[in-house]
Amino acid sequence: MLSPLYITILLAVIYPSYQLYNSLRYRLQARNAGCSSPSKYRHKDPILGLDLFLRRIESMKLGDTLALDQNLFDTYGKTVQTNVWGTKQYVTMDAKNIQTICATQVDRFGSAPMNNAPCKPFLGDGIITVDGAHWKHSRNLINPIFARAQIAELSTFGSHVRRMIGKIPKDGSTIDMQPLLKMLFLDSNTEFIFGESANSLALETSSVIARRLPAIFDDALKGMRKRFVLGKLAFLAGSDKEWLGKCAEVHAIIDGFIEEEIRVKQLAKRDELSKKSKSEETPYSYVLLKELVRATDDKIFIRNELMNVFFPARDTTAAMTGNILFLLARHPEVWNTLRKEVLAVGEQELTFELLKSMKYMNAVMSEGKSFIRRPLTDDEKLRLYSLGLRLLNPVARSWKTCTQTCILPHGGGPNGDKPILLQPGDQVDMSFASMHVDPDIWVTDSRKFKPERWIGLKHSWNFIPFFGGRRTCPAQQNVLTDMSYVLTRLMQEFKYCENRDEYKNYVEEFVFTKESRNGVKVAFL
Ligand code: HEM
Repeated sequence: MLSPLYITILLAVIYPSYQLYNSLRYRLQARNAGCSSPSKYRHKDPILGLDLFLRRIESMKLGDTLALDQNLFDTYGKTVQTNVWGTKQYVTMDAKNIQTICATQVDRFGSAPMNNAPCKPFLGDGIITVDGAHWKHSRNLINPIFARAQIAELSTFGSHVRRMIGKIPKDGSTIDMQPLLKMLFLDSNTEFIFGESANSLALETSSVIARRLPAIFDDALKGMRKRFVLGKLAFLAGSDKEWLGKCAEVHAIIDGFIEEEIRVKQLAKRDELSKKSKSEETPYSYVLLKELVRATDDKIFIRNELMNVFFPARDTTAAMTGNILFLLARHPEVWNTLRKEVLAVGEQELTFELLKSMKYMNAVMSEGKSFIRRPLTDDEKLRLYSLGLRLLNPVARSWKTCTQTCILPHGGGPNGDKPILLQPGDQVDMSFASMHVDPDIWVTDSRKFKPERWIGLKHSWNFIPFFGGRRTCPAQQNVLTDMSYVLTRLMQEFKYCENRDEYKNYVEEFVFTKESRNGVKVAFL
């Protein structure tokens, strides 16, 4: 039997030799491919990179994760090599590198290596946690449902918005819009995804199960987040038993919805349909659950997809709409300009087509494609949306893992202008938040509201709040339509939106998405 001392000595020799061998082999391959290494983060803990991990946790506590990224990029350049739990991770804000990962070399990167292990017990194998053929199958099923839903569902969404507006004080007293917006989007998303609204804005308790779901879901989500953040040290998150119990509770509720929908489908087949399913009772014409049950009888597959859509839907749109209101309340001149255009619509019904046809609203929604080369008119300041998505996007970054040897075009060598060789297993951490305030792209005052900055700027890959390439958010159009609907209705109803928050600056709160730690305290007059 080997003594502990002997094992320690052996490890002390083997580990550095193994590292040295890998490093020499990598350097040789990189040189042969004409690549250079990027700047390396100077870790105090070169084995697990614990020091940088602790800095990241600290920046989250302070509510300013961008500051840490900025510090990294200012010190090391736009792409920096770091160590995350013993794995090489390239943190980048370089638009060309991001484009390579999302589009040109997309087949060489995957989401599953990082997402699947920590998320599978809760989310299962679905669109977010898988790659390859399985992902393609999920995406092909889901894409058309989102496309149809965005056109069909505004009148139903309108009834949720009406309820929300009914809860806003009309006497100018202060209200925190963040929780109200969360209720709004919870109600509409649960209706679209499960066919049963949580009805959190309604007085009546119409669905106990749907009402319970968000709270248990959030509990289980916390466990998943801990495991995701801890990576290889996920065992530190504590007993899996309690977490798995919560996951099972969520699954049981969703399985109930699925069973009911399948039963109705079978009855319909036998022409014995006496009762409508819950999803058919909702006014939504396209319910994700119903469409999935139509496509397959595989209950686990259906549950996984529902979980994988409810997870990104949970709070993102509410956080984003809240962030835009946060800015509007601090920029009354922009509120006024935006309202002028909204009022010009008159009494017309707010259809998808109308919202799309509104000149400035349309300019806002096609953001990322259009490109203005003349001074902006006042109305073009409506591009505030892009400010919201640029500065306060709830999804600030994305991680992927390299699955096949690949070359990133920038970031290597002392000037950062040489390509970098990536090997299978290397991770990339793309900071959109930093790219979206990069002074090289947005010029001076890149963190300030300054619509004139759009003059002469080409920003296709410089501005990707919904990601880019084939894994772009499938809900992008739905989200933009819903947000413009909510803002239009608020502007039709109220003349002013006044900031009532003693804190002027935005402090982030990160769960999986970024929202305002101090809420969105305003008064509508
Ligand atoms: C303002 C709101 C939203 C923003 C900014 C946003 C942004 C994003 C981003 C950046 C990604 C790529 C993530 C990655 O690969 O790392 C993504 C993916 C995704 N989003 Fe959204 N999202 C929003 C709302 C929603 C909503 C409401 C839903 C569902 C109803 C949704 C469903 C999805 C799904 C299913 C994916 C995975 C796509 C795939 O991997 O193929 N998102 N979103």
